[in-house]
Amino acid sequence: MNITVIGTGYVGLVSGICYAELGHTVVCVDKDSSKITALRSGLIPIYEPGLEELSARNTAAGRLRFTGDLKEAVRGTDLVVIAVGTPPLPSGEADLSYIDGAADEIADALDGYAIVAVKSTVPVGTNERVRDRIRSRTDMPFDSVSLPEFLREGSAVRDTLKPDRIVIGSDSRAAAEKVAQLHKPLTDRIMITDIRSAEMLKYASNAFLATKISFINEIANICEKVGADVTQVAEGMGYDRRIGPAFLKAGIGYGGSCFPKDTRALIQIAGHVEYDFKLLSSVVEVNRDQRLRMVQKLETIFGGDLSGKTVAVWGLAFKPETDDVREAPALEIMRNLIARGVKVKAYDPIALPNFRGLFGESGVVWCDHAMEAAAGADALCLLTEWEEFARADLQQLQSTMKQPVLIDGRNVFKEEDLAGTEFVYYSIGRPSLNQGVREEMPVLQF
Ligand SMILES: NC(=O)c1ccc[n+]([C@@H]2O[C@H](COP(=O)([O-])OP(=O)(O)OC[C@H]3O[C@@H](n4cnc5c(N)ncnc54)[C@H](O)[C@@H]3O)[C@@H](O)[C@H]2O)c1
Ligand SMILES: O=c1ccn([C@@H]2O[C@H](COP(=O)(O)OP(=O)(O)O[C@H]3O[C@H](CO)[C@@H](O)[C@H](O)[C@H]3O)[C@@H](O)[C@H]2O)c(=O)[nH]1
Repeated sequence: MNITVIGTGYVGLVSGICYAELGHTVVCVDKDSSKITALRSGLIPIYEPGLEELSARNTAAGRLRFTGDLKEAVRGTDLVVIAVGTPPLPSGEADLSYIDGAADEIADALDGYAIVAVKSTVPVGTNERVRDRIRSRTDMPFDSVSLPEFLREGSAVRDTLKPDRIVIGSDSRAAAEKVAQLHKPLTDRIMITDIRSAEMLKYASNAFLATKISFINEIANICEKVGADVTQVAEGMGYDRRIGPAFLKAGIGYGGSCFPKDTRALIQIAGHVEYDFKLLSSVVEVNRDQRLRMVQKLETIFGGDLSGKTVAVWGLAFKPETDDVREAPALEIMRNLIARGVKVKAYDPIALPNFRGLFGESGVVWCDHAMEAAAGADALCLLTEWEEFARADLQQLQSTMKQPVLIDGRNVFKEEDLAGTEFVYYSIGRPSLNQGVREEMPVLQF
């Protein structure tokens, strides 16, 4: 099949390269010329394990190329995949201007029948809007397909080559079948739905996963007050097959380019049909508060006043194995610390340049090594569970810090790791591990 992918962000790049890996001829298009220049010289603009090798192999085999010329890329193609961004507007609604722009350009470029599939996460009704837009500009025949994407950053290649399911929403059985054939080598679990259900299913999946996270974070907050351990609670819950163990890791809340944006967009989608999605509004609120609990923990330790303190931050990416910092919890936590007069020293193994670009200078000391950030600090906040941090020498860490205060926002360390250290240690929902500042467990009233 000849495939044209519009947009070389995470979704466009990973799916384009993976379609080439399946033996198809793929052209990836982006209007950001710096990305195309980088891609043409073999550089992958995102940090995604395994992607560079895959891209190099398929480019060398002549199955994959990159261009800024959408018209040329669409000419003679069988399938056009739209994978442009749908970032949030200030209202929380998805900004569809990139989708509209791509639809118009595709319409003007079509020179024969093609299937137009939308992989971007879009509100219900958007595929119909794309279809109408294209139809209003061209007489060329085409079919519309909603093809929601479920990959996770950091494991995007694996998720794409071994997906849990493929969802295809279309009102053309023939087009749906062609797209199903394309994905057959990846999985047997291919579901064909109507267009609106496919669009809704994507938001519902992200909203449900975000709900699991906010749920376990609230359980963690209660665990801290009643003297229970959330990791044991989550493990025991996860053995129940109806619940499952995934997405029950308590921490500082979810971030990234999808959950924060898509939960807010779904609340707006519901609002447009006069439905108040109360549960999801609470999920969003809990997530916002969860980030700030890091700052509150520091305030508890330092008696309320943080001004003049030096706090080291380990981990800036919204999760490990990515350099993506969109909606990373570290952004809000660091802004709060700085507003309280804290001097912040920050380190991340991969995401620091991106984070620095987004955060601005703001008096942060950016560090090249984890121990350099910790040197002389009154406290250390661990915000991303990079493997490097789990392997850190806590004795060395203690000796390099001014005060051994460790707030573990991702529950990376275990009791045995802390043995023999003098850390004032707080994590999330594990009060029995708290060291240094002993809090009396409340007498429980019945
Ligand atoms: N990032 C993820 O992990 C992920 C996973 C599943 C779904 N999604 C969804 O997929 C969509 C894309 O997300 P992303 O993170 O890959 O996006 P991104 O913002 O990282 O990249 C989008 C790219 O599209 C390009 N673009 C925009 N308009 C264009 C046009 N008319 N022609 C050519 N290029 C154009 C931009 O220059 C940019 O490089 C979003 O709707 C997102 O919600 C993202
Ligand atoms: O138990 C958990 C699991 C995740 N997280 C946090 O949740 C966020 C999102 O994590 P993850 O889902 O692994 O990353 P994404 O790459 O954002 O992927 C999500 O968003 C994508 C974009 O829509 C979807 O395609 C994926 O299916 C969906 O998992 C991160 O901040 C994680 O730290 C937790 O706090 N606890």
